[in-house]
Amino acid sequence: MKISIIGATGYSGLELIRLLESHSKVEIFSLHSYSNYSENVAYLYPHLKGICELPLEPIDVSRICQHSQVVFFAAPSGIAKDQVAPFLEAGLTVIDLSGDLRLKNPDDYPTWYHFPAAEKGLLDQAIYGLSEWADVKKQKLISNPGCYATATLLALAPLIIEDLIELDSIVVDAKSGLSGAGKSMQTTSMYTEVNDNLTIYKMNQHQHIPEIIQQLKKWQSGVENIQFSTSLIPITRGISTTIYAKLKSRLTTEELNAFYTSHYNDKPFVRIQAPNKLPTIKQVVGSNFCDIGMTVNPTTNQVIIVSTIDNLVKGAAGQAVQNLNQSFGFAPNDGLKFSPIFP
Ligand SMILES: NC(=O)C1=CN([C@@H]2O[C@H](COP(=O)(O)OP(=O)(O)OC[C@H]3O[C@@H](n4cnc5c(N)ncnc54)[C@H](OP(=O)(O)O)[C@@H]3O)[C@@H](O)[C@H]2O)C=CC1
Ligand SMILES: CC(=O)N[C@@H](CCC(=O)OP(=O)(O)O)C(=O)O
Repeated sequence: MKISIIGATGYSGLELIRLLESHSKVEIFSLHSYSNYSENVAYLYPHLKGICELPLEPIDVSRICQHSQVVFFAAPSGIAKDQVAPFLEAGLTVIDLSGDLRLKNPDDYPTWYHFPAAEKGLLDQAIYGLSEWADVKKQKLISNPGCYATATLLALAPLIIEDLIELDSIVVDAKSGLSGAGKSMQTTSMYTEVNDNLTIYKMNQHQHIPEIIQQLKKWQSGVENIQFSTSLIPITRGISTTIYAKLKSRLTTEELNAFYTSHYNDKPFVRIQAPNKLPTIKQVVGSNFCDIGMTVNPTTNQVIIVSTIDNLVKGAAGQAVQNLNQSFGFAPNDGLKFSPIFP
């Protein structure tokens, strides 16, 4: 099956190339940049030499539609919403990695993304592809979740579905490496600003907050809000979320762990750690795993859940490939057999 990638020169687009080059059912037909058409991708990114040396092309909708069955959008938020329609009309499957199609309520876009929403019909059609909890089989328009949202939702799902916590007590403290901000130049991403530092940003204003609440409400309609903070830490890849919540009734760490194991034992990309063993970022980097660990503090009756992912894999390109596999009925791990890189 032939596919095209729009935004192929960004961090998530490059990760799509890496994963899809090892996919048994996929051939990359074309790679699209916004500003650089003169080189092949391996000239610009020499790590791809001998692996993928396709030219970078401007977006030519009719050529893509003629040859490809699937188009991945890995462009900044605000682009896909105005560009996906002709691909859908031509019968292609679209998998969008941006935030453009994640929220169902159009009014949320000016507030959280600072641009107008996509056309309502597109928002209605888009399936939110949190792979472990979504059914994207044969779906034509898949909206890939945000990286922080993925780590947070996978960690919260059993607590919410089993109704184990006070719904107004959820506090999420998430930290991300720098590749989460993409490749574009910003003062806040400079070595001098990030090295030896931890910077809390977008407090109470992060664009993944409404996306997380929207999904939590599907599991328990009583969820109104969460306390959510994001920090930048001086690593290249990875997200770690620490989640605190008040248990409704007494539960041991072992009992809680059993809930998590039962929810995820048929979901191979989520690895539940042994009770009281909290995952590190390094144990998932380079892979599509989301590792989840937990502990209960009996003195406060608080539960503490920690989840870690590679933001570019499970948080972006890897989950997009998981959704492709689900949508087309391919083996769930095709293109995703990479072990974490350790140490
Ligand atoms: N980085 C991450 O960890 C995650 C990112 N995402 C989402 O994935 C998407 C890509 O992110 P990321 O890889 O970090 O971004 P980058 O900034 O690294 O790359 C952006 C890519 O989009 C292209 N591009 C820029 N402007 C346009 C435009 N107007 N039209 C078409 N293409 C354009 C760029 O092309 P060129 O520079 O060649 O002109 C480049 O290939 C974003 O929507 C982001 O929110 C989602 C989850 C995690
Ligand atoms: C470290 C860092 O800056 N991370 C980005 C995550 C970008 C992303 O994946 O968000 P969307 O897909 O919703 O645009 C941020 O916090 O905005």
